Amino acid sequence: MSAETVVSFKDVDVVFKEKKKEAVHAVDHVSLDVQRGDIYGIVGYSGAGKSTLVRIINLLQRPTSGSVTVLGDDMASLSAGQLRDKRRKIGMIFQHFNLMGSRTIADNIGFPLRGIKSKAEIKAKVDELLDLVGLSDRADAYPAELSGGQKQRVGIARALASDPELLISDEATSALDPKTTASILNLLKELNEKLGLTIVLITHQMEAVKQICSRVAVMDGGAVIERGSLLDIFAHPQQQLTKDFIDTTMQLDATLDTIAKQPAVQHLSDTERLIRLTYLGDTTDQPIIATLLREYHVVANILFADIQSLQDTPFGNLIIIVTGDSDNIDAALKYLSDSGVNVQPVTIPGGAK
Ligand SMILES: Nc1ncnc2c1ncn2[C@@H]1O[C@H](COP(=O)(O)OP(=O)(O)OP(=O)(O)O)[C@@H](O)[C@H]1O
Repeated sequence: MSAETVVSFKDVDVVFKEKKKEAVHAVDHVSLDVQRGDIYGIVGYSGAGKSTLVRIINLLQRPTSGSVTVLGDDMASLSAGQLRDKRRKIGMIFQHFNLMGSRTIADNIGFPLRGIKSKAEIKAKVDELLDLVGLSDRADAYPAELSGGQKQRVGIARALASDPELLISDEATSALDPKTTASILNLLKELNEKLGLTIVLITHQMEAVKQICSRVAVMDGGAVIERGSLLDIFAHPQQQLTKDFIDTTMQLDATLDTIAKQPAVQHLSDTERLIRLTYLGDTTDQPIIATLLREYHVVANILFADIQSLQDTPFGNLIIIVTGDSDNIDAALKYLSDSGVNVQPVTIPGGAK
């Protein structure tokens, strides 16, 4: 483990066994390292084991087997007092904010510091945190008076009260609308850059991962089935589930439905193929479509085009109909592949090949 590793799971297993019920293998032999400064996305559908996995970090959940090391210490080896101190280094934010309704925003934020710091110190820290999350004018309001996005800002400020080195975000944007989600994710990114805060972000929304994460792990059935840098995962997804998650970020299902209705797609001839192209980075600058015509004598008709930005790198998606002789199409698609473009035939359910 390098000095910069903040969290290290080693072959962690969690099995829930309740009387008369079948055992649930909630976390299945997970080994995973989070480095300082990472925003590490853990994505998976409901029940994949994400919450159980992150609860192991602060030992709210003890692993059945395996170990977790946080900021240099094996969590299982800590005394009760050491565990309490360690937990102060780990902030947490949740989907439903978990604020105390009968206390003001300032009191909610300062709550973790009660009994540890003086009143004056707590006030100074709370003011600093309110400023950091953009809520300086709401110190005396109550949670019920705030919007969902504002409540989550309070949750973030409270999580930062004890100057944690790691922030765990458990579906923190899942109850928010897309615009508010984007503003909360921007805030997390800002805190990551400004404070050097390491973040583990668990979510079922690949869109959230796409916006701010540097690394991604995909979980299914308790296991991590794929992992890598954000760019690697988007450029070369291996597992079908990962591909499905990526497709959600461009509403591909809806796009394919629309495309399927087009007469040109419903009646593809033998000289036409429906193809999806994805590419990352510099490939965008190459005159690919023009080269197809000039060098391979095939025509590309673009039905759908989408370019997104992943960590300032363009990520392009095209759906095209390629028309030409079969051999020429094969050669053209090989040229695309060799140029770093990911080429996949598109199947329209009940429709064209
Ligand atoms: N305390 C528990 N006792 C028994 N089974 C549990 C317990 N906690 C979680 N599970 C089971 O473990 C599996 C993983 O749950 P977990 O909450 O970690 O998944 P998740 O990916 O976080 O999903 P969600 O977003 O819905 O919480 C599920 O089958 C769940 O029912």
